[in-house]
Amino acid sequence: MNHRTLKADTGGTPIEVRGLTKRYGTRAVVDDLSFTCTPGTVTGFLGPNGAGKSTTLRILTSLAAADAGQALVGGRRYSDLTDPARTIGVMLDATALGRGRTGLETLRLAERTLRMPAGRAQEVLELVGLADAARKRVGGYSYGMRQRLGIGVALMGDPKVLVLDEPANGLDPEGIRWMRRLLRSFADSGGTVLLSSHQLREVQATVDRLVVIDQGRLVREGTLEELTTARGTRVGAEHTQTLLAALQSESVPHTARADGLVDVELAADDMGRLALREQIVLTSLGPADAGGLEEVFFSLTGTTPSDTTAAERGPATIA
Ligand SMILES: Nc1ncnc2c1ncn2[C@@H]1O[C@H](COP(=O)(O)OP(=O)(O)OP(=O)(O)O)[C@@H](O)[C@H]1O
Repeated sequence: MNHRTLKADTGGTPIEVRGLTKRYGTRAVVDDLSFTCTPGTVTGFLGPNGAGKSTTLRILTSLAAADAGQALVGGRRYSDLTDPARTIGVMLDATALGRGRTGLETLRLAERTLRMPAGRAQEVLELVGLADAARKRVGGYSYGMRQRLGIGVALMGDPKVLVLDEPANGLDPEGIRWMRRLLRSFADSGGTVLLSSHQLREVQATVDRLVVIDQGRLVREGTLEELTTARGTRVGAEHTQTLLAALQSESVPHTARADGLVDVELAADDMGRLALREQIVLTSLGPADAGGLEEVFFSLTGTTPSDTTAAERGPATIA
């Protein structure tokens, strides 16, 4: 089964963010941001701390107002949806769950508020793997258990779209595997998932697509494959200096590597033609590897996917 193939007739409920801008004072924390999340896919919304992810998700769920642009779910603003919780399940802050209630009580409350059939709370409790902790107070839950419960509340209305802010936060590796299976099956049945993270490692096994932002602006959007496939060619030449001089004089962007090879921003056939024209003997020619997602993340935002800020790390050195 190719779970990334959409059934053409399902329609589904996309998320569309168009020209979204949000200012606090004079500073734009979301700056003309546009991206789309397609039904049947899990999109990772990635960026360093303070990049504007939570603000975007708050606008998408009408908790904050945009200064310009739109964030739409199924073509409508959240506040215009007739039955929002049955359309879009949201988890913005799992720590906000009442600590005095048990897990089951929390879900029963959501069940009643959304007028879901009796039994839905128990069903969701099992779905999120908290059946054994049903009667334990949320205050006694681990952070990871609260994340599961928060995802449970988001799933209560059997929505078409899931929006989760940092859902992998606090989950152990088994928790992350569980979340991946859950979101995968949600997307496979035509659902749309947008989940934010500042930890690339947490989401790289879970998502199909990435929307990478930094300082409120879109840096890159695409499938994992597109973002991790190197753009360019890695070449070796009998006389590296001759190759470098030719690239220089043709103004072709390139990086000389420590191992003597050169990464060139040209497709392989164009690189071959250039070498032929300049009578350069190539000793190797192949795709430049992307160096893993982490390197891609770093090269895109100039920030390592940790809690360190861009200013502390300095600018990107990988173009
Ligand atoms: N109500 C507010 N008033 C002023 N500034 C705000 C407000 N809310 C957020 N900001 C600022 O907007 C910027 C973006 O914040 P946001 O929380 O959207 O980023 P984020 O990508 O979600 O980061 P994190 O991963 O740390 O949550 C930050 O610099 C933040 O300090």
